[in-house]
Amino acid sequence: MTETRLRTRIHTLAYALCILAFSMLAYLNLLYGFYRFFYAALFLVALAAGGIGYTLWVHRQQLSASGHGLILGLMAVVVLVLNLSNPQLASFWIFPLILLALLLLPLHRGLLLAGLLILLQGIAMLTQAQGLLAIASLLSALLLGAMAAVFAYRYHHHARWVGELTTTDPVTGAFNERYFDETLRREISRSESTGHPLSLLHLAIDYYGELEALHGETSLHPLLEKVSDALRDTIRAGDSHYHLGRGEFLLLLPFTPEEGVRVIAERIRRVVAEGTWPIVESATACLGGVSWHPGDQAPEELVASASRALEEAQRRGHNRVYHLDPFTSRSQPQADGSPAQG
Ligand SMILES: Nc1nc2c(ncn2[C@@H]2O[C@H](COP(=O)(O)OP(=O)(O)OP(=O)(O)O)[C@@H](O)[C@H]2O)c(=O)[nH]1
Repeated sequence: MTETRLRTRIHTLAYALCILAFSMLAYLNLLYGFYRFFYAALFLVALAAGGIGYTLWVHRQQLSASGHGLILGLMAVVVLVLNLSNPQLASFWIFPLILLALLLLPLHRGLLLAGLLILLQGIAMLTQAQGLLAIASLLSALLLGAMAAVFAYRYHHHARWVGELTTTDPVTGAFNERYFDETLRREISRSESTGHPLSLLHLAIDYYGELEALHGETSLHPLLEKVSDALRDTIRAGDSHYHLGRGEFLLLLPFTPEEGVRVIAERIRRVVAEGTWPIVESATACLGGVSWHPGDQAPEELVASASRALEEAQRRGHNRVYHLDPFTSRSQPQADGSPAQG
């Protein structure tokens, strides 16, 4: 089940439980003739029912949907007003709201609202000189709030961790190949609409196969991690890097023309060549670069072209940068079949 679906279900269930709780309160208050409380409970049932409708309506953006905050705010006002008039009857009406706040809202906003509710209810009860009742009810609310907060905290972090796992390579902390495909498509359509060029670099650590044979695959993880850190520190905000395995990385550089990709590729080559690295002490890398401009055809060939540029750089030796214009070289092949000079 996707995260969005799970959240939609949890939100719907939370509102449904609220409807059940406030319907029972409405029934009891009707039975004992507390008509103001009966109507207030009915109003809360209607708000919770509206919450279910809203949940289903915004099913794709549950966490960013601001309507839940509004619905909860209205409910909180009703419950606090009831507490001001008769704290004995209304003190526990706050409990479903605390649960709703922590289940429906983003963690920090849920905690804030739940804390605010408990505080305001405490003040309302103390102004009614309900000292003992206030303490008992606040302690119960705090206990419930703490339990719900622990659940919400764990859920929030688990969801973030799972989200990171689907986009990030655990060895290097760089993004993974699957996420690259997604980002490339997004960046290409952004380039098409803004008219800005987009460049791609394919980097391979020189002699990585030999290093792997010598040290073993897992022993080289610290090297990959440090190279990934160095790439992250070298590229600018908005650029991103992806680990492909076998000591290879892709770097996606939006808003970067051909002259620019040459500059950054050369800078990265120097960073690797001049750095001190775990396991191997010194290392070098080859980089192949390509640029894509809006109006160029076949953007999906960008990745294959970057790999061809890398192969050309490697063919010329190690510690090299080579830039390929995929569209020029395809339409005007050189006499010997080799691509244009980078
Ligand atoms: N995408 C990307 N391009 C870079 C980066 N560094 C340099 N470039 C490209 O290379 C060009 C020249 O960069 P620099 O030599 O650093 O000169 P600069 O005037 O300081 O570059 P900016 O102020 O970053 O535009 C830039 O305009 C970019 O196109 C980088 O980290 N990422």
